[in-house]
Amino acid sequence: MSWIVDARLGLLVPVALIAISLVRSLQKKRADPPLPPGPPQLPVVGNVLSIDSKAPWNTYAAWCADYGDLVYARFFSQDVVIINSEKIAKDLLDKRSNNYSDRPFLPTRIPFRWTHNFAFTPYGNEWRLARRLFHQSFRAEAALDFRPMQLRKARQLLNNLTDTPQSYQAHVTTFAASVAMSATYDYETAPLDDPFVGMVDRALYLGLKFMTPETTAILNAFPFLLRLPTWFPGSSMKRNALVSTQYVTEMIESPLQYVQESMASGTAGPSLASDLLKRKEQQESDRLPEFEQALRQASSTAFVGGSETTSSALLTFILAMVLHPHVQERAQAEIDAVVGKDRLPDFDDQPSLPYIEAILREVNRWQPVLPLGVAHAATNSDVYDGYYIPKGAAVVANTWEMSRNEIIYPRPSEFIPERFLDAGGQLLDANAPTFMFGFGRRICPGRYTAEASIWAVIASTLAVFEFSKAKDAQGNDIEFVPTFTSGLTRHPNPFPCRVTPRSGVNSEKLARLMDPIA
Ligand code: HEM
Repeated sequence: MSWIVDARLGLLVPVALIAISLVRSLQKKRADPPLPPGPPQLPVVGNVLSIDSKAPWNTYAAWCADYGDLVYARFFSQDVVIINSEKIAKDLLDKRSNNYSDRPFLPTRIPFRWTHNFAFTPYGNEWRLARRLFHQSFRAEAALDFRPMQLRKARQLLNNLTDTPQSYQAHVTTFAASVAMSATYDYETAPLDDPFVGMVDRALYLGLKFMTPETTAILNAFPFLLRLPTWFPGSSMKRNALVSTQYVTEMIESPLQYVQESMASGTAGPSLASDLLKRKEQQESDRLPEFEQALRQASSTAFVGGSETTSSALLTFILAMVLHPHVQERAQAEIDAVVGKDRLPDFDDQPSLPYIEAILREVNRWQPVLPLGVAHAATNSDVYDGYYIPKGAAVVANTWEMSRNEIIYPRPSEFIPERFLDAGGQLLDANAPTFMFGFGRRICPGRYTAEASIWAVIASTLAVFEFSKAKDAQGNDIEFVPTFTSGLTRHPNPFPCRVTPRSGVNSEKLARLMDPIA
């Protein structure tokens, strides 16, 4: 809690703890139907203290082993139901989606101006309109229009990797940001220090820091922390909220202004924002305010939702190639056999490259980018399999545990694309993972664009580069144990990696290969 309260505020907390404890002790335990089984709770804090804050999915996995696929926990006053199996996730979040499409209350959403992001908007008409506007550009058929741009960006990535291979992480981040900015605003990002990307980074950094489940649980329990005036000693919360509001406003308005200016000068290409700005002109005046709000939500969520997630998956791909040279060799042999060496793969080749597809699936499964998805919430109380799910409970689909299902994915911690292929090397449909994109009415609406981006990078980079372990001064491989970031999204921390041209590929050849599209 030290990042929220200083020593003086610490005096207020025990008072609040005692008050909550009294209220809790007056509340009756449910007997029939019972809550799902779960770990024993401490007074007031519930299970918060037993969570591994760096990797909560590990705590949930341990609870799953002890209590089963549906677990009940409590973080302060927040009921939490953790779903550890895909079947239960589908039963509740897909089949009963009218009851499980809300989001848990986020105390920082309004003060930090995270109302712009419809991923956190409560279920209702406001969310529905923003999602509908978003969907029109990112649904499966519409997302096909992004593909030439995605290939072009993947080829820019090849150039960047050729010039400064050691900056592979920055290049991958630039690729993901650049696809998102192009699809949303038809804006070409600068390879380094792009002003709009900087605005998003600033807003995201501050916002996500205060949107973690732990902070949320504390603020839900002690909402007064958000109301303390800025002059109150130790109150950083309100000041951070003001700065966040300023950053978020800048992040939303500046790119929209860019699109408006491009439209006025006749230089705007197709994009989500230009399409919505045109449609705004046709709205009745009484609907204009809600359309304006949805337009801002749809466009800013596209960038925020699309860049960090995609770059995380791509870093996992590079890590997998460095650690598994035999997978890389098999993929390159497939590309050489199907595409040849005189051109780069494009989306027409996709159906003929099952091993590349299997790598894409395994990247998504092996290290899920959102190990706990984004929590849903129960609109009303419900009963499932004899267990009571309280109204307002946060419902967490434990994607991590689903990715570790040994029956569907034997040896789950290993990277084995072959698990998705039959004996003849053709793709199996039965075990294709989809859980990493979430469930029900909230399922990731950017998934078609995300998968196309990841495919474009896998196929393009493997056609011309080799990823391998970096060498030390003596020319020996630098061995390492991969580590990962933690938070809402997760990706590998920087690791020593060498990106070298495949034999027969030099800069002239690369320039020739890229010519038709560049
Ligand atoms: C590897 C890439 C990606 C992964 C793993 C991923 C995963 C997810 C997950 C797990 C959710 C929450 C679903 C739920 O609540 O059940 C989500 C929501 C969302 N994603 Fe993605 N995503 C990815 C890429 C993208 C991209 C590229 C975009 C935009 C173009 C995007 C836009 C969104 C939006 C707008 C939501 C909020 C949906 C809502 O609340 O209605 N995502 N994503």
